Amino acid sequence: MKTIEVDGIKVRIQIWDTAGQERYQTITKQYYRRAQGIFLVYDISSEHSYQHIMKWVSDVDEYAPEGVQKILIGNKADEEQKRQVGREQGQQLAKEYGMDFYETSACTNLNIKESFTRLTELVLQAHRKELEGLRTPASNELALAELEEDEGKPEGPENSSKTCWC
Ligand SMILES: Nc1nc2c(ncn2[C@@H]2O[C@H](COP(=O)(O)OP(=O)(O)OP(=O)(O)O)[C@@H](O)[C@H]2O)c(=O)[nH]1
Repeated sequence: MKTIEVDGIKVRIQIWDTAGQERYQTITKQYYRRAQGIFLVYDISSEHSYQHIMKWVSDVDEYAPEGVQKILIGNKADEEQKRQVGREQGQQLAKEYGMDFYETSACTNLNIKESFTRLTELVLQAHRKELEGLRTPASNELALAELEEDEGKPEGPENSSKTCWC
């Protein structure tokens, strides 16, 4: 659990670091089901890990809920001398999948806060849209307040006329 502030709102996020190895795949897939945001992480010093991203994306598409937010991460950006994956390759792949992209380093803290903040922002945005879609014009809250006020009151012209909120 971690609390971060996005647009002045304090958001408590639960973070799961799933195992990368093939033998843990069955367990890993269980985590996808309730995820709202996912980082797909490769290691910039490993071309193999970059190639593996396509497999992760197809797993996420298959097992994660629709509308899950994804960000591509090229980690170990501090390992410049061992770099096997160019920054442009990361950007290109992210573009293909319609994801944001960051190169990060857990060692130097590069873009760690930024990428978590961005993913949280995307999740919040996605859920705001959902909530707005459920809300009727002129606000459900007003309608509910009026129903409560009316409880116990006799039916009369002043009460029965309150059906229009425009
Ligand atoms: N130089 C450098 N090393 C890193 C960075 N992030 C992780 N490491 C090192 O990479 C190794 C693997 O890190 P983990 O956090 O275990 O990686 P993981 O992807 O969770 O591993 P699995 O769950 O086993 O797939 C460790 O030795 C870390 O110290 C980074 O940003 N830079």
